[in-house]
Amino acid sequence: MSDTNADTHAGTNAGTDAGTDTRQLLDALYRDGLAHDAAQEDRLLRRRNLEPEAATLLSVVLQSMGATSMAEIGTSNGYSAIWFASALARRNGRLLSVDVDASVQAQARTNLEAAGLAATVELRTADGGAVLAELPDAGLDVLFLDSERPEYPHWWPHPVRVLRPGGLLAVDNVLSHPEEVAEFRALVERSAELESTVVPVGKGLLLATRLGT
Ligand SMILES: C[S@@+](CC[C@H](N)C(=O)[O-])C[C@H]1O[C@@H](n2cnc3c(N)ncnc32)[C@H](O)[C@@H]1O
Repeated sequence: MSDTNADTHAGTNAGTDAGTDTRQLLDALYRDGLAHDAAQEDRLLRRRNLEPEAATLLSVVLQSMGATSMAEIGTSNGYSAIWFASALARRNGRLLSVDVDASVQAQARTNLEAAGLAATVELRTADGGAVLAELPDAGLDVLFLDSERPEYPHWWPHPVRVLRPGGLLAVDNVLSHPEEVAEFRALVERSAELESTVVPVGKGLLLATRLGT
């Protein structure tokens, strides 16, 4: 990991022992994930964890907006869930993290327990689109999409419907896999309910806020 990342981590850490422990766990998980993925030929069996720079940005935004209610689609081994839960826990918030794969969610549970954040996260083994379709209107501060990208357009309009006005939709990999997210990006950009931008951090984060009050 670069010096820049180490500095960024220290800068968001507020100097608590618990925060330092969490950051050390995250750094170790990230390094382990890179090594695991480099040795795994099957893309679907890789962890494909969010880049620390993108996770840091989202952690700052979550805390800045006072988020307490968040869902992520695509848990993997819980790396991004630990980042988000750590930010949400500061306001007694909750994360719903959804993955179709029960085995990766078992790893996530172990990692969340190691971080002391298991109580902040509901892990649900299910299809992300099915879960989004059943969530109530306007109940989320933040929705993070990090699963199989070509599925996202089929989930429309739920990624917008579930957000409160002023809520945030974040989508990873929009610069690393532009063709796979093109249809979803077009939906976002055409929506009169959203204002969006793409941030060149990590693999490219699409950020969109739901307009209205
Ligand atoms: C890129 S990884 C998630 C990485 C994780 N957010 C992190 O940063 O640690 C993608 C995950 O999406 C899951 N997935 C694929 N299709 C899905 C679907 N339809 N609903 C929920 N999860 C899905 C995969 O099992 C995989 O664990």
